[in-house]
Amino acid sequence: MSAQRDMKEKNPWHTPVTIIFSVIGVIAIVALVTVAVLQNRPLPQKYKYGIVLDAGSSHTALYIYEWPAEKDNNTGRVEQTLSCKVDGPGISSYASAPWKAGKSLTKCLEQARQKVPVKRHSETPLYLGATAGMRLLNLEDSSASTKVFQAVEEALQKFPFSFQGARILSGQEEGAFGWVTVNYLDDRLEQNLQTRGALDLGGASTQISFVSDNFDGSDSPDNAVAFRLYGNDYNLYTHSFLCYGKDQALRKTLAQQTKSGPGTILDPCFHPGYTETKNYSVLYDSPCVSDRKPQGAPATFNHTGKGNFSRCQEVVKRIFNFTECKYSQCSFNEVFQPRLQGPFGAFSAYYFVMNFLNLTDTSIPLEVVTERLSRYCATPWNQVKEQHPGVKLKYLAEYCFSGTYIVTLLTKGYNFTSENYPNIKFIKKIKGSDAGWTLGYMLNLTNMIPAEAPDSPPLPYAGYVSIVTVIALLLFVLFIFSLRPLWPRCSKHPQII
Ligand SMILES: Nc1nc2c(ncn2[C@@H]2O[C@H](COP(=O)(O)OP(=O)(O)OP(=O)(O)O)[C@@H](O)[C@H]2O)c(=O)[nH]1
Ligand SMILES: [Ca+2]
Repeated sequence: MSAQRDMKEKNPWHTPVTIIFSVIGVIAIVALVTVAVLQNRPLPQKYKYGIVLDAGSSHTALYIYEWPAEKDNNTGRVEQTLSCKVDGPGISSYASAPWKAGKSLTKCLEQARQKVPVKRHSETPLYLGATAGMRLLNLEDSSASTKVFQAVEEALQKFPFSFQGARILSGQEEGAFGWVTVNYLDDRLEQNLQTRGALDLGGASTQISFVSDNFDGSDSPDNAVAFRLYGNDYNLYTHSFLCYGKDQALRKTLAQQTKSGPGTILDPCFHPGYTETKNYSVLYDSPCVSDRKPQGAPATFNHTGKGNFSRCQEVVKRIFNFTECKYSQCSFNEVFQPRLQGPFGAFSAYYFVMNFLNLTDTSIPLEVVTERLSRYCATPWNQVKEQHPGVKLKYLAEYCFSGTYIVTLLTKGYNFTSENYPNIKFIKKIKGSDAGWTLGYMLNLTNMIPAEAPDSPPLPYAGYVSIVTVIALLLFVLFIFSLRPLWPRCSKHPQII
């Protein structure tokens, strides 16, 4: 017993100096690791915001985007946090009462005022971009278009955001920014992955944009948009077909059938049993068809459905010109188009229509798509209405035409075949943000996509913390070993002094 007590008394670990050193050592290491972790811990997120109004031909929508305040430059970080559909038609429909165009926007802007924190209001950029509806109004009556913009600007300036202007986007911009949106949200740009082409079907125009190896812009400079994003160069092919959005295409198809101004048209693109009296002046009230207005036609015509897909496709085909092409290859209307390449994302009306028809799954062969469309178009109008009681009648009446138009545009217009049709994905949103030109437009105007790849820290955060912890532990072990001379000399058989 006394021997054991002796050993205890002589144990140098129990001397005050070593105890103090050890405690200080442990505290220092804990402090080192804590400071390293705290200093580099991601801070509680603060967000910045941007607002874009998409003033389309059929309606206006407001989108709010948010991104972490500290890191503007990272891809995939800007997200849509609110979308608001403006009540009523597109701003171009207010040509005769422009103030109403401004007023129509206020409800969604009020929502934006609530959504964006007050202290961020004045620094939040607000953009309005108008597309094909205003392009057409501008062609038809440029002073009316100016007045609509004045009214809209006045309304937007009343809100506390940083208003950056309202303007008409060119067709190239609309196509190219749709492509940027899709590829940004898919993280394909920063990671330099194969890009996805963008197919946008609006009410008054439609866009196709993609990167193709055999396109450098020299064949057709008007269709070329060059981007340098994250250190990579892209030669984008893009084309916007004015008057080939689904509403204007429907007018063109009806105009094909009313050339002689008949009192009744038997339309294969509408369901059997559908019949409506329509005004010639309303049908031809668009620069897309106004020059074709039949002379001496009655005021109205009887629009009667016949429900026949293949005959509908024949009429739809007639709104395209496939005969002339001065380039190596064309889509239609003498427009150059390089060879289709890569996957495609098809959004807006492509999605609305194909989703309604249960045809968004592109593994369904094209032949089956046409079979199903044939069956759908042949369904009597009364039965269609019964099967879809909640659907707006205007939309419901047009799905047969719209589905036929989409299939015809894709296959006869853009030359998709049974082989590459499955490369198309019908999409509405990507990771919570709507597919469309607005996000790409904002990213471009706020310089949020850098031309060069941003420098990233050599180690990710988790790796950094692990390395600091391992080094600290090593230092601790070394420290303990440095105290070795003070260690008790233990042997298997302690000698009794
Ligand atoms: N079925 C259906 N159609 C819709 C819906 N929303 C819009 N549409 C129609 O789809 C077409 C395209 O809509 P958008 O993409 O909003 O077109 P837009 O932006 O107004 O027109 P552009 O200026 O040509 O781009 C129009 O004919 C709309 O009336 C919807 O929820 N369901
Ligand atoms: Ca649109």
